[in-house]
Amino acid sequence: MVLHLDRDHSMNNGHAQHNGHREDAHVLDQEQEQIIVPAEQPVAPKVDYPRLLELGRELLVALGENPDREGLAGTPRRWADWWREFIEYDPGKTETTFSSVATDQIVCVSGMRVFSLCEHHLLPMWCDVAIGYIPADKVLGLSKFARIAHQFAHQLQIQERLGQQIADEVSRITGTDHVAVVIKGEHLCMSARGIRTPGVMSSSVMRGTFRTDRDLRMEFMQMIQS
Ligand SMILES: Nc1nc2c(ncn2[C@@H]2O[C@H](COP(=O)(O)OP(=O)(O)OP(=O)(O)O)[C@@H](O)[C@H]2O)c(=O)[nH]1
Ligand SMILES: [Zn+2]
Repeated sequence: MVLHLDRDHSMNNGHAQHNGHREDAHVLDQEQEQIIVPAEQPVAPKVDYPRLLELGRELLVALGENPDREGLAGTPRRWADWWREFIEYDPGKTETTFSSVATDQIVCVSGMRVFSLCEHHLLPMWCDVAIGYIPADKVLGLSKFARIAHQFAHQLQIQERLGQQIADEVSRITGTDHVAVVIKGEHLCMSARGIRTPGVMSSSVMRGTFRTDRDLRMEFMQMIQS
C-alpha cells in the first residue's frame, strides 16, 4: 500500500500548503493515473505544543500578570490547547459523492457559520458561508459543504482567500467548473478594536456559468437570501 497525491492537488494553487497533505493523501488503485509521493508525507499541520505552553506563560508576563496566581495557573495550557484545536482541526471525510443526473440544477447550501482568524491581527472573524454549484456527473454529500468551509476557516485567513479555497475544493471534488461561494463576515479586528465599527464584509466567488449568466447568478442569490 502506498500513498499518492492526485494530479489536481499536485498542481493546485493554495490549499495544500495551508493544510499539509491530510486531505491530499489517498490510497488509489494501482490502475489510476497517479503521482506517487513518499508515505512519510506530512499528514496534518502540527503546532509546537511545548513552545505554545512557554509562549502562553510569557504572554501573561508580558501583559504584566503573575502567571502563577490561582486564576491564571491553567491559562497557558488552555491557550496552547486552543491553538492546537484551531490549527490541527480535522474536517473528517469531505469527499463523499454520488452519481447524479442533476446537471440542470443549482444545488446550494447556505447559512453555514464558521469561525476563522484574521491573519493580520490574530483576532476572530465569523463568516456565514453559502456555496452553490451545478453538478457535472456527481453530487457532493450535503454535510461535506460545511466540512469544507470549516476546513479552510481553520487557518490564519483573509475572507477573500477563504472563498477562493472553498470554491477550488468544491470544484475539485465534484469536477464542475460552475461554483459560487458567497461569504458574509464580521471581523473583530474592525468591530472590537481599531476603528471599532461593526460591519459586515461581503465577498463572492463566481465561477463558470455563475460568472457569465446573470439570470443564473440572480437565481442563486435569491436562493441564499431566504
Ligand atoms: N481585505 C481584507 N482585509 C482584512 C481582512 N481582515 C482584516 N483586514 C484588514 O487588514 C488591514 C490591516 O491594515 P493595517 O493598517 O496594516 O493594520 P492596522 O493598523 O491594525 O489597521 P486598522 O485595522 O485600520 O486599525 C485592516 O484594514 C483590516 O481591516 C480580510 O479578511 N480581508
Ligand atoms: Zn484583522
